Amino acid sequence: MIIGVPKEIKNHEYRIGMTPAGVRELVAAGHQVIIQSDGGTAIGLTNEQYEAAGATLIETAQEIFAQADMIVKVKEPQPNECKMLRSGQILFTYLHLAPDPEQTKLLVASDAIAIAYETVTDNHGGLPLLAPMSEVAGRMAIQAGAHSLEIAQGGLGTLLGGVPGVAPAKVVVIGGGVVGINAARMAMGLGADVTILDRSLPRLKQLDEIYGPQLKTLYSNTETIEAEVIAADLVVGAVLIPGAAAPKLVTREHLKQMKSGAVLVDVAIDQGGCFETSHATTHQDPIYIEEGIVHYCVANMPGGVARTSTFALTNATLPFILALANKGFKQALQDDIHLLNGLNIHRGKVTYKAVAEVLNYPYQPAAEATQ
Ligand SMILES: NC(=O)C1=CN([C@@H]2O[C@H](COP(=O)(O)OP(=O)(O)OC[C@H]3O[C@@H](n4cnc5c(N)ncnc54)[C@H](O)[C@@H]3O)[C@@H](O)[C@H]2O)C=CC1
Ligand SMILES: CC(=O)C(=O)O
Ligand SMILES: [Mg+2]
Repeated sequence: MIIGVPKEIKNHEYRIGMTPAGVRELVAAGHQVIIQSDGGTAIGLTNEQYEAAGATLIETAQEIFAQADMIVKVKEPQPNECKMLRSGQILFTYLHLAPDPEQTKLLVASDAIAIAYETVTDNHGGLPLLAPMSEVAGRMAIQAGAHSLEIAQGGLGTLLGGVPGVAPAKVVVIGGGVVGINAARMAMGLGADVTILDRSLPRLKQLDEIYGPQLKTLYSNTETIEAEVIAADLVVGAVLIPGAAAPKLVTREHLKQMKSGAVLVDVAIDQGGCFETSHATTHQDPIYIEEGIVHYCVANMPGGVARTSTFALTNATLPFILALANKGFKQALQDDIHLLNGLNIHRGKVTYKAVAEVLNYPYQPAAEATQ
C-alpha cells in the first residue's frame, strides 16, 4: 500500500502523522511511504531522517493526496484537504465531526473512508488514540491556566500554589477522565487546591483511591458544578461523551457570578466545548475575555508541544496503521471491533451514530458498511 503523510496546515500545528521510526516499520512490511518535504522539520525530524528510514519525499500535498491509498494525518482535514481526497481513499486522523458540519459534508461528498482516531476504542473502555493527546492537553491546561491567571493576560493575578501565608488558587476540573486527571496531577504538583467532578462514581472512587485526600472529588450535577465554578480561580473543562458534541455545563449566568479575572480552559473545545461562552481559538491568539472571565479554548493544544506530542501520538497509532496497510481497511476493520469503532464516514455514509444524530444524517452501522 502507498501511505501518504502530508504536512499539517492548521494554525501553528507542527505535529506530523508519522515519525521516521514508523516509516521504517511500514517499509519493512513491504509498503511505500511518501512524506511531504519538511513535514517534520520544525520538530527536529529531518528530511534526511525520513529518507534514511525509507520514505520518499514529495514536495506538495496535492501529489501526496493524488498518489496515496491511505492518508495519515494528525488534525482534521481542512476544507482544501477534504477536496483533495479521492473516492475509496482511506483517511486516518482526528476528525471531531459532531461539532463540524462543514467538514462532515465535505467528507461525505469525498466518497472516502474516514477513520477517526478519537473514537477508536480498547478493551478497558478507553480511547487509546485520544488518550496520549489527552495526557498532553490535560498537563498543558494547567500551564495555560496559570499563565492566563497573570494580570497581563487579563487574569486575576493569582499564583496557583500561593506562597507561605497566602492561600493557593482553587482549581476545579470538570470531567475526571484522561484530560481531567492529568490536569489535576499538574495542579496538585504546583500546590493548588484541586477539586475534580465526574458523573461516574466508579471513576471518582478510583481517583480517590489513587490520590487520597489531596484531591477532592465531587459528583457532577448542576448544583455541584454551579457552586464549584463560582468559587474557582481556574476551571478546566475536560468532559467527553465519545464522538458526541460536549454538553454545555457552565453557562453565561455562572460567569456573571464568578470572580472577575478567573480563568476557563476548555479542553473539550474540539468537541464543541463545555462552556456556553467558548469558541475555538488558536495558538497564535489563544485567549479572549467574556463577562470578565479569561477563556483559553485552543482546539489543538498538543500542537503547542509538537515534538512530545508527535512521539506520543504515533506510538499509539502505528499498530493500527500497520493493520490497515497489511490487511486493507475492510479486513482490518472486520478483525478488530475497536478499529471498526473508529469508522465515522464510509463512502458517502455517516457510520458513527452520535455524529449522524447530531448532524441529521441517515446512520449506517459501521459493521454493515464493511461487509
Ligand atoms: N483541545 C485539545 O487540544 C484536546 C482536547 N481533547 C478533548 O478533551 C476532552 C476529554 O477527553 P478525555 O479526557 O480523553 O476523555 P475521557 O473519556 O477520558 O474522560 C471524559 C470524562 O468526562 C466525564 N463526563 C462526561 N459527562 C460529564 C459531566 N456531565 N460532568 C462531569 N464529567 C462528565 C466522563 O465520565 C469521563 O470520565 C475530549 O473532548 C477530547 O477530545 C483531548 C486532547 C486534546
Ligand atoms: C485530540 C486532538 O484533537 C488533538 O490532539 O489536537
Ligand atoms: Mg483537537
